[in-house]
Amino acid sequence: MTSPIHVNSEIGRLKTVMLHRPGHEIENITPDSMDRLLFDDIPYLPIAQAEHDFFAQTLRENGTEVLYAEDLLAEALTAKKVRQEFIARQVKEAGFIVGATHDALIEHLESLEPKDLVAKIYEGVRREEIEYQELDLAAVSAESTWTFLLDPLPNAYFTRDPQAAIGNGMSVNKMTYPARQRESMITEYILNYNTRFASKVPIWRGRDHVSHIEGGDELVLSDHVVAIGISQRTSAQAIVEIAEQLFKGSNFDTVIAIAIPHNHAMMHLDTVFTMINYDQFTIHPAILTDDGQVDSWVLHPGKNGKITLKHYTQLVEVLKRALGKSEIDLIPTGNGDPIAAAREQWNDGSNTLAIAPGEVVTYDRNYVSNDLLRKHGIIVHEVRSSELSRGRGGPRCMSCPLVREDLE
Ligand SMILES: NC(=O)NCCC[C@H](N)C(=O)O
Repeated sequence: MTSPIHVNSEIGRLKTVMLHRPGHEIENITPDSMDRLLFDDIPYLPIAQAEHDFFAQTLRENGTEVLYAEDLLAEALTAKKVRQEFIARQVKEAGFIVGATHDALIEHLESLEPKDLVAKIYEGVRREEIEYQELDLAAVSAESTWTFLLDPLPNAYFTRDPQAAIGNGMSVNKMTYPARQRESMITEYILNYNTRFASKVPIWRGRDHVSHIEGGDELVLSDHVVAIGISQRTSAQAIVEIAEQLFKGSNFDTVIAIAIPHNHAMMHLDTVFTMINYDQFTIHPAILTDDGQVDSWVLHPGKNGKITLKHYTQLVEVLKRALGKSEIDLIPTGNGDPIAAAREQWNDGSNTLAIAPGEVVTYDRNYVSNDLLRKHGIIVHEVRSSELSRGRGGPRCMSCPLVREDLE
């Protein structure tokens, strides 16, 4: 069976991508909840949607088929039995296992048609929306002042993170923070029940794990090399687990684990480092020491299913060897100026989405980094970014490539 997933690089011409158009979940962020929901501000929804539509249109105009996760999920949930199972699991992962609130939530969600159900899963369910048949102590004594029983999923427009296409398979991710964990269940149902994907996609690692990993840390550098960030969101243990599966079941024979600072501004590898051409990368200078060093470990398959491991500190040398290049051009965010670099990295100036070798989509606000990319010969398509950037993710974070053309 041919897989509908085909991603053997970060830069091959982008043929199919999965997005999520931000919806009312964005309006369900409040000052009290934004920290927990991983936002630094509350985007203005109509503008965020217009910016997102512009992003999608930019991709279409450059030959990319745009699929929306919400449509794929609604289609996957056509059968009542699948819908019921999905609802039960969403409610359970939101913390309701038995009792009056559990029953009332299930009843409410089961009354919705697939499209409305999907919108509700993203936007969350408020306490006052559900009707109790009978009350129990947990329901009447609920101390919580928090309005939502089922939290909104405002980070869902960052479709990069809940999963990652690698080769012809997927990493379906156990995400780090509760605010995002239910997102990868959406991926699981799309892959299991949407006819475009069902039974056709190998899963390198599913979400039923203790250790966590997110797609922003997973970069497919070539048809046999993956780079993965050891970050706030991805643990070394998860990297070893996925490396074992890739080495066993695919052509990938090299995993480069790169250690980055564990903080909100640099939460994933792709917020500080992206591949944009055969031998060109963006990089936030703050992840390197003054002499260009960063801790990285190269993993290869060893004997008897074991993994071999070697430590390096010169990233350029590691990349040259893994990609068979004599030179690597690392293009610094904000042209290396400490103020411009910090400002533009905060607004995802390093987070470029390659749509072909040497051709990227970036946020318009990062003009210092964009000018520098052009000086290095890169074609840059700028997209609007005043509201989308408030969620701390850029064009790479907002896109999950499903098919890329192979490189020559
Ligand atoms: N790959 C990425 O860096 N994605 C950005 C995710 C931003 C979101 N607010 C989060 O904290 O998960």
